Amino acid sequence: MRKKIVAGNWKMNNDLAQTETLITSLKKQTNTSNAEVMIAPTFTNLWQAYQTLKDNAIEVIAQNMHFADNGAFTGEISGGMLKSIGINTVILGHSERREYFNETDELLAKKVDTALAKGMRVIFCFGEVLADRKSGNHENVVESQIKNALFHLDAAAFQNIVLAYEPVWAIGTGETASPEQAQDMHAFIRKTLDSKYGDIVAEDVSILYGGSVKPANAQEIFSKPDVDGGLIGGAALNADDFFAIVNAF
Ligand SMILES: O=C(CO)COP(=O)(O)O
Repeated sequence: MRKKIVAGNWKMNNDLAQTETLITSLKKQTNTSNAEVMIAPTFTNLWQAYQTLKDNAIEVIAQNMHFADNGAFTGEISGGMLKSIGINTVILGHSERREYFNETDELLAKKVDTALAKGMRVIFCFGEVLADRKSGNHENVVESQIKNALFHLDAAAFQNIVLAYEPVWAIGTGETASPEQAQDMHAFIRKTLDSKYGDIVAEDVSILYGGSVKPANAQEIFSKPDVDGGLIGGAALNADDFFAIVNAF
C-alpha cells in the first residue's frame, strides 16, 4: 500500500532562530489526515530540527547529499553524515539542483545508489520546463529523467523511493499544474514504471506533486487517484498553511 506524504522543502530559508520558531509552531498543529509529514530545513539546522522533533511524528529530512562517503569535496555533505545525526530521508534531483548546480541524471543515479546503500529513503524529483510542456514533449522528458537515474535499480529498491513530479514552470510561480495535468502525468509515470518493473512496483510507489501547492488548491490536487501527496515549497514556511495542506487529505 502506497503512503500519503506531505513534505516541506524549506530550500535556503530560515536561520537557526527562524527554524526554532517555525518548528515551535509546527508542533502546535494537529495532523488529522493519514499523511506522513516531513520537513527539510537547511543543513546547518538539521541537527537542531531533528533534536526538537525527535518525539514528534514530523520527520526531518535533508535537501541534498553527495554521492561519496567522504573525501576532498569542499562544501559537501555525505549520506553517512546525515545518518549520523538521525536523518534517514533525502531529497535528490530537485530542479534547482539540476539548474543551478548542474546536477545531471548520471550524477543523480550515483547519489541515489549511495543513499539506498546507506539504507536511506530517497524523494527523487524530476519534471519538465515550460518549453517542453508547450511543445508537448513533457512525457518524453519525464520518462528519460526517470529511466536515466533510476532504471538501473532492482524492483526491491523502489521500497525506499518516493517520486516527486515537479513541473519546473509551476515551482514558485503561483502557477500550478491543473489537477488533471498532475493526474495525467502521475498515471504516465506509473505506466513507465510498470513497463520495466511490473504493476506491483508501479502501484506501490508514492508519487508526490510539487509546484505552487497551497491550502486553496491542495484538496483538489490530492483528490486525484495517482497523486499521493505533495512536495511543498513556499507554503511550507508557514505552519498554518503547511498543515492546512497536510489536512487537505
Ligand atoms: O520546489 C518545490 C518543492 O520542492 C515547490 O515550490 P513551491 O511550492 O514554492 O512552488
